[in-house]
Amino acid sequence: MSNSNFVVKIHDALFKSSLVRSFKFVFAKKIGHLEILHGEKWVVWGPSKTKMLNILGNKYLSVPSLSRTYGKSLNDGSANLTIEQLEFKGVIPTAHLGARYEYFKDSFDQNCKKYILDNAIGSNSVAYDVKTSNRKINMKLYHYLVEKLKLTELQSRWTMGLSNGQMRRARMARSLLKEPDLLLIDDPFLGLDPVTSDTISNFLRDLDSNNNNANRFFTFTSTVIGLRIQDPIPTWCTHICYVNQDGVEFQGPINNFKGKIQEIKELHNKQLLENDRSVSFRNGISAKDLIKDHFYKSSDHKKDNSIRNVFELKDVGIKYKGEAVFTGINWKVESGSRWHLRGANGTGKSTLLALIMAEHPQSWNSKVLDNGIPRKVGKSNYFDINSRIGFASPELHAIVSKDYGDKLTVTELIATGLHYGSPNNFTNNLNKIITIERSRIDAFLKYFNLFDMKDIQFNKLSVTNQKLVLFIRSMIRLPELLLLDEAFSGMDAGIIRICHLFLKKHWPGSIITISHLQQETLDCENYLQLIKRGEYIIGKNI
Ligand SMILES: Nc1ncnc2c1ncn2[C@@H]1O[C@H](COP(=O)(O)OP(=O)(O)OP(=O)(O)O)[C@@H](O)[C@H]1O
Repeated sequence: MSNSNFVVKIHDALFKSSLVRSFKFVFAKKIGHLEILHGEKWVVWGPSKTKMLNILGNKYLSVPSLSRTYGKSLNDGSANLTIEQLEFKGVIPTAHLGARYEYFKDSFDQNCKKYILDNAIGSNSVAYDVKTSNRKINMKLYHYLVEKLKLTELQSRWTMGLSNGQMRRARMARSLLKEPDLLLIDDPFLGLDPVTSDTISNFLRDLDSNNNNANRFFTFTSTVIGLRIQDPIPTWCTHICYVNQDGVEFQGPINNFKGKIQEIKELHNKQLLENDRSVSFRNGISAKDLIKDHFYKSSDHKKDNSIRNVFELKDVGIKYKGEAVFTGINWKVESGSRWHLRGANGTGKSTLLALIMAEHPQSWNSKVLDNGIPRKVGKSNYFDINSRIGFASPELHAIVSKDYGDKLTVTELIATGLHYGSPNNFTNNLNKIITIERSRIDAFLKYFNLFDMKDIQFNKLSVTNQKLVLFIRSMIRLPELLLLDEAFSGMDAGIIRICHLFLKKHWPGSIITISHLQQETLDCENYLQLIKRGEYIIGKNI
């Protein structure tokens, strides 16, 4: 049965990224029949959700060619249906990690309003528009989006300076301003604090309500979100499409599948618990062997019984143009301690990590002590500070995907983590590393089930595996301090569990982790919660 009110229709279709014969189909199994109608709200759920969103978003070729068709736009009834597809794999890629915090902006930077309007042509490095495109912009809609997505106060901010959560909201506004007929968002709640997550969920729920209103000033129709098995499915989703490695397993009105959804969740939780048993020994590799050369395991360190602070902050603050992000922070991180750095989007968590890594211009300050030694220009240097630190974050992920992910294989990328003192250095050094380091890389790859993919280019991996590679890269020097900024967001639950158990049971070093979702948060004894400006709490998790 078919409906003329459809946005996209798929019938007996296979998909490919190229028509070249040797290219495999995206899913081995044909998609029988799937139809998304205007106004419906779908969740694409399961391990292959991203591939399915790409199919809906016209990123793959359909075989036969007419097995996927798009309907008419509700905007003007024309055949030019507009699709906007958003994925939050990373933030805006910058030239290097510290670029966000620099006073002299990257040449591509622009303010948040200009970014959302997205109609300037030419250079973004000047404050005025060289030329604007003739795309008609619905300013009433602009104001609606800015208010609903809580961007009002951020309009004049430089885009590059926006926090992850702020940037995600800005990207959503930019897409919606184009009044798409089909909005596809992969992991819409990734990296959002609980309050912002609710705001976005309610916003997506209400996207259509405006259409029933006599004063309607925009037309959006269908929304499709991609979620992992562990994510709660919003109650406003009207339809579900469950996709596993082979393809679509079931799809249709969500109420028809309540039992199946529950069954899949229960099986998934059972499989997670099975991982717990294998954490000490996986694929022939013992977890203890992976970290045996860590400094904290050495006799030198064991002899020195005095507990050292990996770093300490004494009354530290960061300000932009006189406006404080945070002030008066006093914080000691002892060797081997684990910290969850908490706080709503924009409270300064990433900025605090940038300060520890000396990426922030305001971090050259004797109120910051590394291993008890006050940091001073001329006395401390960036490379020595970072030689003790391992780091993974969405910014780093964005830089790698854009500039190195097509050039470096998994092994090569992990090896770049062995460069002395710079998380930013991605020069291929595989030929220069010593045998013991090479064996360590192989052992990590085996332990984390990536050995078969060791020679594949980074960008060819799934998001989960890309994150896993960056996580291994952060540990490969066996650093004293691991900074894991949303390092597990977007990963499948099974892999997160293995990483967490490894850290919890075996990693000897200090850890500071940032994450908003409970299932992505490593169990830590301590937390530092940023509230706003001068307010923060340090406490113990019971
Ligand atoms: N160059 C800058 N100028 C002005 N404000 C800035 C600049 N860089 C960052 N900010 C602001 O500093 C605040 C802290 O940003 P930060 O990225 O540290 O937040 P966060 O707590 O990590 O947020 P999220 O949870 O969204 O990742 C934000 O409000 C951000 O907009």
